[in-house]
Amino acid sequence: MQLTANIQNYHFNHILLNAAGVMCQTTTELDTVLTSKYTGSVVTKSATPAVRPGNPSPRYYELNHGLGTINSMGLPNEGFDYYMNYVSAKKTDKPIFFSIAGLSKQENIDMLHQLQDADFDGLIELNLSCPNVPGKPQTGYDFEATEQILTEAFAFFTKPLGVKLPPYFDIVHFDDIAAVLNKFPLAFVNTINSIGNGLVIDENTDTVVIKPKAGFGGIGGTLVKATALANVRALRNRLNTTIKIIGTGGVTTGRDVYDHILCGADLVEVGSQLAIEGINVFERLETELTEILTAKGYTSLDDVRGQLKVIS
Ligand SMILES: O=C(O)c1[nH]c(=O)[nH]c(=O)c1I
Repeated sequence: MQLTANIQNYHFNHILLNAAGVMCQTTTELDTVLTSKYTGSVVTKSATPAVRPGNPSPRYYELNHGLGTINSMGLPNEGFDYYMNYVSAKKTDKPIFFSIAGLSKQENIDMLHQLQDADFDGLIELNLSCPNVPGKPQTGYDFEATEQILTEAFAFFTKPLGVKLPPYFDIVHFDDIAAVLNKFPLAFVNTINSIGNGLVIDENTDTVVIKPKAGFGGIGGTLVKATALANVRALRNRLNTTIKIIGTGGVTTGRDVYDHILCGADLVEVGSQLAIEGINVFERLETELTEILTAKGYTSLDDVRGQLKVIS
């Protein structure tokens, strides 16, 4: 079974990897994902220039019955240099994604300059969608700000750059963000990030389940699958074919991976279910995906990618 994908001249022998933020904050976690037989890559926790402790706990919660997760981590990370050291020293034949999430346009531009000048040979994911830094908007919902930062970035940045987007919920917004992104030589678009600012209640105490922002946090897992598939499909149908798609959101079974591929995803990321189930989730998902492909008589993901049918 051919379960491979390409982004520019980076080849992936498996299409699964972690979603930024999950099992990727420390070198130990990064190595666990990177060395798995069932992943094609790893993405770092989104980095800021300085080390950040993030929001006060409790800041993460798993809903009952595997429905998903809510988090307001608040961008905790070991700092840009830590991840630069990791990717620079790493000996691997798998491509690596370096995620950045500066707290200002200038912080992002500064980190991109450092990445441009470094001997890091991998892909860079500009996170435009963190919903959990108090007072900071999700840049991806500001089309002018998104165009501005990409204009400034592509004035000097020549390495493979992609963006991590928040979910959109209006057809006009799919049109608007795609019109902005199609102006730039992006290597990929990763959609979706968590659905921002959801609210989960503990029924035993009538209390919110996370402390930051009075309980408001990003929603992930099964609950977001329909929105994730819609964003993958809508952007695949609108973006230049040179811009590849990483599908993220709602993946808990091999069928969910298959559905992301049907909608046009080239790679598929696992966040909440990786946090819930652990590293073995990748073997289970690949096994389940292979069973589905075999049952349908396919020998390659290329037979499936983007082939979602509509009712004519
Ligand atoms: O709270 C976080 O650290 C976080 N949480 C998310 O759900 N998405 C993000 O992009 C980030 I940067």
